[in-house]
Amino acid sequence: MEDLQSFLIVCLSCLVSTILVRAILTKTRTTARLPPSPPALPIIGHLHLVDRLPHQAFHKISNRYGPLIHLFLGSVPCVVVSSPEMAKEFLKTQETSFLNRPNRSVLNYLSYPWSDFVFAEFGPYWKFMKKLSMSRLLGGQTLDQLLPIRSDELRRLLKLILERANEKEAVEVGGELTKLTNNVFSRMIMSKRCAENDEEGDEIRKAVNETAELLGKFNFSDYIWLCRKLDLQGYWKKSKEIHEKFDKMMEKIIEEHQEAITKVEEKGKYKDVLGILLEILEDESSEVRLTRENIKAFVLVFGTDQDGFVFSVARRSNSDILKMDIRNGAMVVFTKETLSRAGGVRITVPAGLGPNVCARDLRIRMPDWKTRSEVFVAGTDTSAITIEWALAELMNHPNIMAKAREEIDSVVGKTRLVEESDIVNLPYIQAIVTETLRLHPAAPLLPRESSEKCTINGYEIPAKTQLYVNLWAIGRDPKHWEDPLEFNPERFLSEEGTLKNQLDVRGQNFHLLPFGSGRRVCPGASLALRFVTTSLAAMIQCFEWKVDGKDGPVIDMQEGPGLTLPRAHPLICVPISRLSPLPIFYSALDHLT
Ligand code: HEM
Repeated sequence: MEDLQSFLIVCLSCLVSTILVRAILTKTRTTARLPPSPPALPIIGHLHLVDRLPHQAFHKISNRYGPLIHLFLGSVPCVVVSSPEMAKEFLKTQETSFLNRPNRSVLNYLSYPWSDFVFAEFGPYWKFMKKLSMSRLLGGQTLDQLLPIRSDELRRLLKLILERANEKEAVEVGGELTKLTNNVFSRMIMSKRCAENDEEGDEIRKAVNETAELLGKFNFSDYIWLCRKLDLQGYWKKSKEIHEKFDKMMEKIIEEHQEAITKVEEKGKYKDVLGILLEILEDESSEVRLTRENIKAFVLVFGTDQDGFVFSVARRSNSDILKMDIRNGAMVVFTKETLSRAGGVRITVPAGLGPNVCARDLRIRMPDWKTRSEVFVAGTDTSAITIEWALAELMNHPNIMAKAREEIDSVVGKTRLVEESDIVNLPYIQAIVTETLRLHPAAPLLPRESSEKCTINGYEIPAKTQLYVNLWAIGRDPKHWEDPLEFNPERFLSEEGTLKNQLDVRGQNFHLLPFGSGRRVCPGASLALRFVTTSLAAMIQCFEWKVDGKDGPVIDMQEGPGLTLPRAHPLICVPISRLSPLPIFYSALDHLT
C-alpha cells in the first residue's frame, strides 16, 4: 500500500512538474515569439539574402514567410512589413513605439542639422523642426509665395530642352531634372541657383546622387559588430568628400553675400535669410554671436523664412531648459541635452548669474554644427526620380501619353504653358503621378526603429528593432491591386473621369503610402505633388519624346541601388517640339538668359 502511495506521489509530482515546465516554456515562447524568419548564418545573419536592391530582396523573402518577417542584418535585428494591414498596425495602432529612425554611421560624417531632422530621434528637437517645416518651410503659404521660382526654373528647363530639340540632340532626362530640382530647392532656401553652369550642376547632381546611394547602402560598419570601427567599403571617406563639396558650395554663396554687404551700392541685394544672418554675424551688439559654421547650418535648416528670424535664448530658473524664440510665431522649448545631442551645442552659464539670465550672458557655442542639406536629398532626388519614372512609363505606353496630352490640350490649350493652378483640372495627369508613385515609390523602404518593446499580431518586437515598411511591395500587393504590375492610371479614376477618393497618398490609405504615414509623414508631400505634376505636364505638353527616333515600348525599367529608387539606366531621349511655332516659349522664355 505504501509502495502504491509512493508510486502515485512520484507520478503526480512528475505530472505537476511536466505541466509546470510546459507552462513556463509555453509562456516564454509566447512572450519571446518573434515573427517568422528564414535560417540565418553566423555573424552575417540574413545579410547574404539582401542584395543591392533590398526592397526586392525583402519582397522575395516575404512571399515565402509572410507579410511580417524578422531578420538579422548582421547583428542588427529588424522586421520587414509588406502588407497594408501590417503597415497599419505598425504605423497607426502602435505608432508611438515606432517614431524613431535607424541610425546610419555615414551620418556622422555627413552629419548636419538637417540630417538630424530626417533621422532625428523623436523628441523636442524633431518636433521643432517638423513644426517649422510644416508651417514655414513647406507650408501652403510659403509654397504659394515661392511659386514664381518653380515656374521660372521649369521654363529654363523647357528652354534648354527646346534648344536640344532644335539641334535634334538627345537629353539625359534624369540629369536635367535633378538640376531643375536642385535649383528650385536651392533658390527656395537661399535665393540662389546652385547650378549656374553645367559643370557645377553635374558636380552637385553627383553629390546628391552619391549621398542618396550612400544612405541606402548596407554598410558593414552598421551591421557587423566586428566591423563597427572599420570603414571597409570606404563609405565614411566618401561621406566626408561629399560633405566637403556641399560645404564649398555654401562657402561660395556666403562670400557673395558678404561682398554685397560690404558694398554700399549692393546693400540690401540679398533679402534672404542668409543676408540677415550675415548682418547678425557682423553686429557686435547682437544678442547671440554667430560663427560662420552656425550660419551655414541655419541657412540650410531655416532657409525660407523670408522675413528673417531673430532668436533669443533664455535660461529658466532651476532648470536647464532653453527657449528659442523665432520671430512671427513659434516659441520652442529645448532641453540642453536635446540641443547637445542634436547639434553639438555647448552652453555655459557664467558663475554667479541669476535665474533670469539673458541670452547675451550665456556663452553659446555650436562648434560641431556643420552644413549639409539633407533637403537636397529628401526633396530633389525623390522629385526628379518620380518625374523620370513617369516619363519612362508614358513612353512605354503611347496610348496613355496621348490621353494625357489630350487632357492638357483641352484644359490648358496650346497658347500658354500649363501652370500649378491647372492641376486640379487635370485628373488624368494626377492619376498618372499617383500610379507612378505606386509602382516606383521614390523611397521604397520606409525606415523606422522601435523605441520600446511591443507586441504586434501576437509577435514580440523588442526595443531597438529596425522596421522597414516595404512601400514598393505594398504598392504591388495583388490582394489590393488588380493587375498590380500594369501601369494603369485609370484605376484611380471613376467612369466619369474624376478622381476616386482612394487617391489620397498622404498616409490615410495603407495600401498606397509613397509619402509614409502618421507623425513622421513626409513634410514635402504637397510641394512634391505640385511640382512633379506640373513639371511632367509641361514636359508632355511641349514635347514628344523618342528614343533613337523610334516609338514603342523600348524603355528598360530596371531599378538601380540607393536609398531612393533610381533607374538602373539613365533615360536618354530626343525631344521633338510639339507646338509650332511655340508661342508659349516666345512669350514666356524670352526674358531668360
Ligand atoms: C516624390 C517625392 C517624395 C517622396 C516619394 C517622399 C517620400 C518620403 C517618405 C516615404 C518619407 C518617410 C515618411 C515616414 O517615415 O512615414 C519621407 C520623409 C521626409 N521627406 Fe519626403 N518625399 C518626397 C519629397 C520630399 C520633398 C520635396 C521634401 C522637402 C523639400 C521632403 C522632405 C522630407 C523630410 C524632411 C522627411 C523626414 C520627415 C521626418 O522624419 O519627420 N520630401 N519622404
